[in-house]
Amino acid sequence: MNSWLKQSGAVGLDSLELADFPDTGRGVKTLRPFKEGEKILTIPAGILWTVKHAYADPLLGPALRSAQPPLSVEDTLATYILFVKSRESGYDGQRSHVAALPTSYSSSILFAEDDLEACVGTSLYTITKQLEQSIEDDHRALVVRLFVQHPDLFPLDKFTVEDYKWALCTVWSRAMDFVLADGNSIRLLAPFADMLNHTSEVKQCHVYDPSSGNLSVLAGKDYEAGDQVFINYGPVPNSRLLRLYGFVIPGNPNDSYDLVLSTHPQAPFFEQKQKLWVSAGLDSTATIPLTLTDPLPKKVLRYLRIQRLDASGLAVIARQQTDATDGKISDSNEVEILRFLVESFSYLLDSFGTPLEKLEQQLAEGVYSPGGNAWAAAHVSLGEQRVLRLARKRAEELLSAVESGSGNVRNRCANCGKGSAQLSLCGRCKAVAYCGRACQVAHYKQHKARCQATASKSG
Ligand SMILES: C[S@@+](CC[C@H](N)C(=O)[O-])C[C@H]1O[C@@H](n2cnc3c(N)ncnc32)[C@H](O)[C@@H]1O
Repeated sequence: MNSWLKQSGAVGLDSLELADFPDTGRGVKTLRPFKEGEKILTIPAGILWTVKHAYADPLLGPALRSAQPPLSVEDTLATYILFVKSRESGYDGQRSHVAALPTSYSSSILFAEDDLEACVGTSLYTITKQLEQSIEDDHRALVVRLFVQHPDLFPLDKFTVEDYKWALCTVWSRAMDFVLADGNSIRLLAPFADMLNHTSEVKQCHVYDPSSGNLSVLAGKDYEAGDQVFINYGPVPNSRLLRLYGFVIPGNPNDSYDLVLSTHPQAPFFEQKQKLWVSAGLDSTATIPLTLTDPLPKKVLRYLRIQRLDASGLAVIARQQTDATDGKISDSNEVEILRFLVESFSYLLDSFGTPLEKLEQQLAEGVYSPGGNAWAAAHVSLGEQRVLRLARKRAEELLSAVESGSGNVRNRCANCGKGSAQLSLCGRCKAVAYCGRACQVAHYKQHKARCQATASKSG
């Protein structure tokens, strides 16, 4: 591969070599010192794997153009790589790159069910299951739309669903994405630069020059000869790292939980609410990342404040400015959304296969073999549970602040909101009251998790 790279105009290879490192596996070692900011490597435009190059290929291009609708960027790159891999002659340089790629990956989509079990309840588990299905479907569609149409270019025994998964994992774990000044983006694979491992100790130091089309890597810090050179893949949570790159960072500060909020279009006042969501930078279905540093983002509260508005609330909002939902709309609306959040977070936490403390204990006791698939999946579960615990704590704090500021909630029915002299407290947690048995029964499903948590806290 190196002689092809040099002949094609790559710069910097004489100071670098591939080497194995204990924590990251194969990576790039520098043979001389570099100062932070110095250019280490340039891979010229002509040998990058891009959609444009796939379409410019004299054999592959016409076939790609015949596929309607056109392939996605990901499928184009995956097909391009498999196409080159399948060639028995020609494409020597590119084939030398493909030959240097890993033969197998450890993305969660390739996990055995037993390994994936360690992250039941996480977004990774759900997305991995969905992906397993959609990859099969996408592959079937590619066979029909493209592969069987050009059997001379795409021999089916080299374009199996297993080959397709391998090619997707190659793209996910090695492609670089850049947003250009015109707002468009480019996804590319750069031979040799794709051997650089990730660390959060450097800032982003891989650069795409739109005028030359070259990809360069700068030193993200000072290096001594013999050091591993790193780039930064971005502030990626473990769930994404494991799905796309097949590794995790224990105690990853970027861990997050993607909270999905949605409302049925037939819900009351949907159209009016839709307008309010849009003016708040949201939509009727919103996926909002909860993070360790911001476990309960304002957007979550804004979404729910709007979702729970009744006719009178909507009338009030209509008279106010557009950012009216940025703060509390009314005590009852705020209490309702915060209770919903506390209960929802408890419900989500209950759906994790192994609770946080037990998982921490299992990891400390070495139940999962370190570095293995189940171990990595367990770390994803830890991260998401930590975020959800923080989010629930924040919602509980906000709830008690509103409740203490708005009078005793035990003076109002937790289900219908009516104040009445004849309320009876929930016999178990004694934290909420009901105007009658019907309201208590109706509210039970929503109240159950909080009831258990409150009752166990008060002993
Ligand atoms: C762009 S490639 C880097 C080269 C790769 N190590 C190889 O041998 O081909 C990305 C892959 O490297 C590995 N990797 C990168 N950074 C890592 C890290 N900090 N810890 C563990 N593995 C890492 C993961 O397998 C990831 O999917």
